[in-house]
This record gives sequence, C-alpha cells and structure tokens, in this order.
Amino acid sequence: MKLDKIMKCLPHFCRGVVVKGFGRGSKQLGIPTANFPDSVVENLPCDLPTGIYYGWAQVNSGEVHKMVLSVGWNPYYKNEKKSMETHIIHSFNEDFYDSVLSIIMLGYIRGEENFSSLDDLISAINNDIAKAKFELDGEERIKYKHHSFFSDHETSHGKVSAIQPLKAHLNNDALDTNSNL
Ligand SMILES: Cc1cc2nc3c(=O)[nH]c(=O)nc-3n(C[C@H](O)[C@H](O)[C@H](O)COP(=O)(O)O)c2cc1C
Ligand SMILES: Nc1ncnc2c1ncn2[C@@H]1O[C@H](COP(=O)(O)OP(=O)(O)O)[C@@H](O)[C@H]1O
Ligand SMILES: [Mg+2]
Repeated sequence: MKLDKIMKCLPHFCRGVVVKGFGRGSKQLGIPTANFPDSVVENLPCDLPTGIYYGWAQVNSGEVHKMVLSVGWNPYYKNEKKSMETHIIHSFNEDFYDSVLSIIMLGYIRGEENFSSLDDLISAINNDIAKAKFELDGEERIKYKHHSFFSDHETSHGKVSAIQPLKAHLNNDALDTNSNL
C-alpha cells in the first residue's frame, strides 16, 4: 500500500543549494518554490512516491519554518524532469538563490494532479498549505522543528542519506522516526 511505503521513507532529511527553476512559482502562481538541484532529487529514497509533502525548512542557518514540498513532474506543466520544490510558509524580504536549504519531510498530503485551470492548481496548493500548517502544530511534528539537523550543518551523526553539497543525514537520535503518518 502506498501509505506504508511512504511511512518507511519518512522522515527524510535533505539539504542542498537553491537553484533556478522555470520562474513560474512566483510569477504565475504567486507561490514561490525554492528548487533543489538534481543531486538532491536523485538522493530521494528510490521508492518514495511523487506527490505533495509537508515538513520543516530552514534557509542557511536562519529560522526554521513550516513548508510544503512538491516532488515530481508537475503534470499541469508537463515537466520532463523530476523536481523537488519547497514553498516555505513565511514571507521573505528577498530571494535566496544559492543559499543552502535544509528540509525535513514529515508527512504526505496527496499525489500530484493535473488541473483544468491555473486557479484550480492555486486553490489546491492553498489547501495543502492549510493542511501543512495544521499538521505541523501536532506535538510529534513540532519536535522536528528543534532537531539537531537544523543546528548542526557540518557534522553528520547517524545514517548519511545524501552528501550534496553539504551533508544530509538521517538522525534518529531522540526522536521516534516512525511516528508521523
Ligand atoms: C504545495 C504544492 C503543491 C503542488 N501541486 C501540484 C500539482 O498537483 N500539480 C502540478 O502540476 N504542480 C503542482 N505544484 C508545482 C507547481 O506547478 C510548481 O511549484 C510551479 O510549476 C513552479 O515551478 P518553478 O519552480 O519551476 O517555477 C505544486 C507546488 C506546491 C508548492
Ligand atoms: N516563501 C518562499 N518559499 C520559497 N521560495 C521563496 C520564498 N520567498 C522567496 N522565495 C524565492 O523565490 C524563489 C522561487 O521562485 P519561483 O518563482 O518558484 O522561481 P524558480 O522557478 O526559479 O524556482 C526561491 O528560489 C527563493 O529565492
Ligand atoms: Mg520554484
């Protein structure tokens, strides 16, 4: 079953430099997404289904914010390359391309869909944001906001899942990693 498969892969910790995408997020949707490079996409657990996830995100060593993440081919735009794009639920004063984005994926919301209009896509994303905000207030999810992954960018302890460009790792210390779905 799909949800069982997802539960085995979460939480997933990853880190990478923010790269340019197609420039649609802000301009067409009004919802910017910080795109990860291919190296991070390729380091996703191979059987993690595409879809919309939620969790926590941090730019460089800044504050940790709630986030929603789209993983896949964006069927509405028919992308040819799989992407991983994070919308951080926070207003930033400026863009942060080339910064290091660290995320912890904690839960799954839905699969990627095609939509008959841009407005329908935007409404779906806004529902995802509302769902993420709610779920991340749960006691078990809040713990991850304070995870050492966000304060310890240089050293890895635990199972290393990706090393691009900094170390991304799974750290099971002190947290029940299977308690989220
Ligand atoms: C929470 C969230 C949900 C999304 N859901 C879908 C979806 O169901 N179908 C889809 O085609 N794209 C979806 N997208 C991806 C948008 O189409 C994408 O963010 C947009 O194309 C921006 O791409 P860009 O970063 O290359 O500019 C979603 C994005 C986010 C942040
Ligand atoms: N709340 C936010 N979440 C994600 N990215 C943001 C946010 N605020 C500003 N940005 C900036 O907007 C960029 C993403 O905008 P987007 O239109 O999706 O462009 P691109 O197609 O290049 O990814 C990010 O790389 C980041 O620099
Ligand atoms: Mg983007």
